[in-house]
Amino acid sequence: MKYKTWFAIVNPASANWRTRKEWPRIHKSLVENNINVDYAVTTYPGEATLLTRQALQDYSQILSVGGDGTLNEVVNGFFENNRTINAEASLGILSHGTGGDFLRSLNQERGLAAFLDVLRRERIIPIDCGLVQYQDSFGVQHHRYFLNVADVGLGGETVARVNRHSKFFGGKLSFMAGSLVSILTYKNKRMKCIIDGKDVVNDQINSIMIANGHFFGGGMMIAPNADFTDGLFDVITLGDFTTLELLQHLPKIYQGKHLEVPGVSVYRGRNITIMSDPDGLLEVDGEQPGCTPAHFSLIPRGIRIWT
Ligand SMILES: Nc1ncnc2c1ncn2[C@@H]1O[C@H](COP(=O)(O)OP(=O)(O)OP(=O)(O)O)[C@@H](O)[C@H]1O
Repeated sequence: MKYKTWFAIVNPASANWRTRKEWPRIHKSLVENNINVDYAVTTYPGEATLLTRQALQDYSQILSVGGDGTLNEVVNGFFENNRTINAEASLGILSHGTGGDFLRSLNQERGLAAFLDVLRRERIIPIDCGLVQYQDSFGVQHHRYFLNVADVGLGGETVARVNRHSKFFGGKLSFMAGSLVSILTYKNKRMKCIIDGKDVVNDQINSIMIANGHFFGGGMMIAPNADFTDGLFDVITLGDFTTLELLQHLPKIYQGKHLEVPGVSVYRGRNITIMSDPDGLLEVDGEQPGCTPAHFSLIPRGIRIWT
C-alpha cells in the first residue's frame, strides 16, 4: 500500500471538457503543495468505477476530479460484489464539474483551494451510503451506490433531458431550464412507496426523493433536514401537483422552504421500495441510469470522506 499518495481519477469531460485543459495546472499545484498524486484520466463514461477498483489495490486515498457524475462513478468503485473493497480507504473530492450538489450538501466549497483546506484539516468522516437496485429499459436488473440524492419521477425526466444537452451555461441554469421544460411536459404517475415494510404512498403523485444529502438539481435544497450520518434516508414526496402549482412552489424548493407546503410529505427510513405505473425514470446523484421498480437500502457509514 502506498499510504499518503493520492490516486486521482480525472474526468476530462467534466465542466464541459474544461477539466481536460485545466488538470495539468491543477496537478502541478498539488505537487507544489507537497501532495503526491498519481492519476488516471478516464477515456469513456463509466470507466471511473473500474479505475477506482484497480487503484484501491495499491492506494488508500482516492481523489475524484470532476463533477457529481464522476464522484458517483468513483464511489461505485469503492465496492465490488456487494462489499467494500478496502474498509480503510478514504475519498477526497476535488469538485470540477458544472453542478456540485454533493459538495453543497457537505457545505464545502469547490475547486483546488477548498480541497487544499480540506487536506489541512485532516478530517475524515464515515458517511452513510445509499444502494439502489433498479432495472434498465430492457428490464435487466442493476444496482448503483450513491451518496447524495436519488429520486423517481420529475427529477429523473429532468436529468435525462439535462444530460442529453451541454451544460454550457453551468449546472444551475441548465437544471433550471431542464426543470421548467420537464414541469411543463411531465405527467404525474400512480406510485407506491413502502418504507421499512410500511405502505406510505399508494396514489397519483409527482415524485419521490430519497435523500442522504440536502441538494440536488443544481442547487435545489430538496431535503433540508437530511443528515449524512444518521443512518436514515429522508424521503420527500411531492403530491399530485398541477403544472401551475409546481411552478409556484419551485422557488421554495431552491430555498428548502417547501416542506410546509400541503401535498409535500417527509418520511425517514432505511429500506424503501418504489413502484410506479407507468414506470418512473430514476435519477441517482445527477445521472439517469434506469427506471422503477426500484429498491433503496442504506449502508450506515459506508464510505470515509475527507471534508
Ligand atoms: N472520457 C470521457 N468522455 C466522455 N464522457 C466521459 C468521460 N469520462 C467520464 N465521462 C462522463 O462525463 C459525464 C459528466 O461528468 P460529471 O457529472 O462529473 O461532470 P459535469 O456534468 O460537468 O458535473 P455535474 O454533474 O456536477 O454537473 C459523466 O456521465 C461521465 O460518465
